Amino acid sequence: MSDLTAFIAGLPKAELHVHHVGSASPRIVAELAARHEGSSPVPADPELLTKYFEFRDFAHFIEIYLSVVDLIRDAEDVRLLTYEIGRELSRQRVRYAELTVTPYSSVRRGIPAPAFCEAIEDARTGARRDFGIDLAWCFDIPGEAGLASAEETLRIALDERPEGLISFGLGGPEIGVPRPQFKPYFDQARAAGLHSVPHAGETTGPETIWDAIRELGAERIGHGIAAAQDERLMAYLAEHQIPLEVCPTSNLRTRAVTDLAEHPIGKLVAAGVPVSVNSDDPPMFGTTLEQEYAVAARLLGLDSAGVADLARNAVRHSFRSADGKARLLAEIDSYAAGQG
Ligand SMILES: O=c1[nH]cnc2c1ncn2[C@@H]1O[C@H](CO)[C@@H](O)[C@H]1O
Repeated sequence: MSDLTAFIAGLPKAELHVHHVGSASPRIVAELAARHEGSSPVPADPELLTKYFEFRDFAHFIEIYLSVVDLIRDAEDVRLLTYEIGRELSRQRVRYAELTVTPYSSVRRGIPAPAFCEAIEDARTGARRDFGIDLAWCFDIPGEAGLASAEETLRIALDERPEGLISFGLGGPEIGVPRPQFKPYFDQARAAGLHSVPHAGETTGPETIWDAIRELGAERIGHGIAAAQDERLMAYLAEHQIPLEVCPTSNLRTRAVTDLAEHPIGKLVAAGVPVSVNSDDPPMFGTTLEQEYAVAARLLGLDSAGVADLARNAVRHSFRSADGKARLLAEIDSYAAGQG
């Protein structure tokens, strides 16, 4: 292990962009597949699963993603998945994670919304107790499912209002799914006190990010790497301190970028755009948050002090309470000082 790898492994971290089902590790998938044996195309064997997670393009990724979603069939699956994600994140010294959860997919599959929310809340409590990690929820609209899914996601968010819910998002494909149509749902979610965190500029250009800001009131942008194509937008993000949740390996694996060396994170940082580094769907992309920090360190030429700053960015950009932020920042400071 290099010094920097060891430093990253021990560094207390916050994760701001990680999808719920997309975090199902081979171990969790095998457990879920075993619970519903013989009725899913998702292989339980880790080697076959690695092959299954090779994506031709973004559309293929979404197709595979939804086949894993289909493994989540009852409230106990939801609880197990969520609790185990807490365990695996805490092993990487993640202290706080905002998990993007798509209740619409599970409710449509027959899990009642109250049971779904109870299951994630039960896992949140258990993960805090057993692993010392704080989880929070971003409920996202699966864009490909259209306005009906927006309506339903909003209804679940407002009617159930689980304690860990802090933000409202929009995921899935961007091509053919214009952001402005979701404005009324974001307006209502924001009026109810939820933060606005749509995906934008992952698979389409800067205009989608402008739409997310102007129409959806985005306070942070999921991915947002297309901002690098627009100087005015980068200046705007810097001036208004609208952070991007950057997930480098995800962009490579869905073929949003052809080569990590061409990833725009360096250009964004140089323009003063606030960024954090995140893992998106780590097992599906063959990565971990620790590896994403290592990739970012390489692309940005960071030493351990620079990596600690990246971890501080994630805390500062998070929607955690001021108290919780201060505690985690202090933990990072004391870790960095002890290693220095
Ligand atoms: O990188 C990503 N971009 C967009 N959506 C994603 C990504 N990873 C997982 N999802 C998930 O895809 C589902 C279908 O819309 C949603 O559940 C969304 O959260």
